[in-house]
Amino acid sequence: MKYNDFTAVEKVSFNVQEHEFFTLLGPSGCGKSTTLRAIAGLNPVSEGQVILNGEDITKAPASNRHIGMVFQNYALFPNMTVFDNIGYGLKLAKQSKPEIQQKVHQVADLVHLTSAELKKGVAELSGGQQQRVAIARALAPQPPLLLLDEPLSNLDAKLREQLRNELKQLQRDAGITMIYVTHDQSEALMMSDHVAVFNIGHLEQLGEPEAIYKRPQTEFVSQFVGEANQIDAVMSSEPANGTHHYIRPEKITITAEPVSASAEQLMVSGRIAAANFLGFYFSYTVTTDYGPLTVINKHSRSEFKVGDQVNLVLPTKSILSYREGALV
Ligand SMILES: Nc1ncnc2c1ncn2[C@@H]1O[C@H](COP(=O)(O)OP(=O)(O)OP(=O)(O)O)[C@@H](O)[C@H]1O
Repeated sequence: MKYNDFTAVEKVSFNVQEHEFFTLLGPSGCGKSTTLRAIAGLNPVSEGQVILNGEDITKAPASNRHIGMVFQNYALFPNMTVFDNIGYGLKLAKQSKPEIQQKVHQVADLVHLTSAELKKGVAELSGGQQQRVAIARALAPQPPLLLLDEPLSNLDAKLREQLRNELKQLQRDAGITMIYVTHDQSEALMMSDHVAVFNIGHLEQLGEPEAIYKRPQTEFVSQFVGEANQIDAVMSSEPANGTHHYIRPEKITITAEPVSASAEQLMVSGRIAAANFLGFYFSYTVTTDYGPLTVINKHSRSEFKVGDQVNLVLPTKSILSYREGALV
């Protein structure tokens, strides 16, 4: 997919199953929105096809695709009531008044909007309520597919979490097929059946959230999804030969006791440089001879304070190694 001469997305291919929650995840500018807009028919596809339920819709105008879309900025009609916003597509499709009444109330229920809220102007609603209206409006015509482009990113953290759960619940209960765009890896891992990780216009890895996190197939994915300590220096005193090694912070054990490492372990000693309380776990930054390492410890009380001498145990089976970017 191109913008003039610039190729924004190249050789990307994926299948989305009916009733699944499918996420396009990647950093800003990697081509997620371009791909989503191509599915919706809002961007042309220079090469390749878009197939919906076995039908090639690559050349079909957006209005004929019957695909629902929810944007980051909601794109609601500010001068209309909530009811009229939600019923807009139904009215355009010339559905009868009783039919519109029934469908608007049905989707309003799904997204937890009350009858009182349906009578309000959209400007009178909070950000979270407006986003519910945008989702209800997209759902009202019962599209076979709903596309969502960073729909929660304008909301505060608490509301975002609440709406994440509601959206996931809605998708499961109503069996809606959703393609969701986000740059937030925890959102992607939590909500999705499958995740497609994008990087600069191409697909790095496609898989179930657990596989993406536990077995990142590329160096990019290992760093973009979750945290990873680069431990090249721990692994070898030789100059790097293009192979890079990583370990997740939660795989490292931290102790003040002396440790004798087994053949399946590496031992590194260091000093606590920072101890951050993160709600239900602690994240420590440990200064070592090989550079700083981040360690996560799931204790609710800090066992260590800044300056403490500690020993770190790294199980070798948890080390992820990449040569020229690919898992070895
Ligand atoms: N209308 C446009 N004209 C020209 N280039 C564009 C246009 N829209 C996007 N691009 C370029 O295409 C590439 C992919 O953009 P896209 O919006 O798809 O990325 P994204 O992954 O959705 O990013 P973000 O999370 O920031 O929205 C970027 O390099 C961007 O600069």
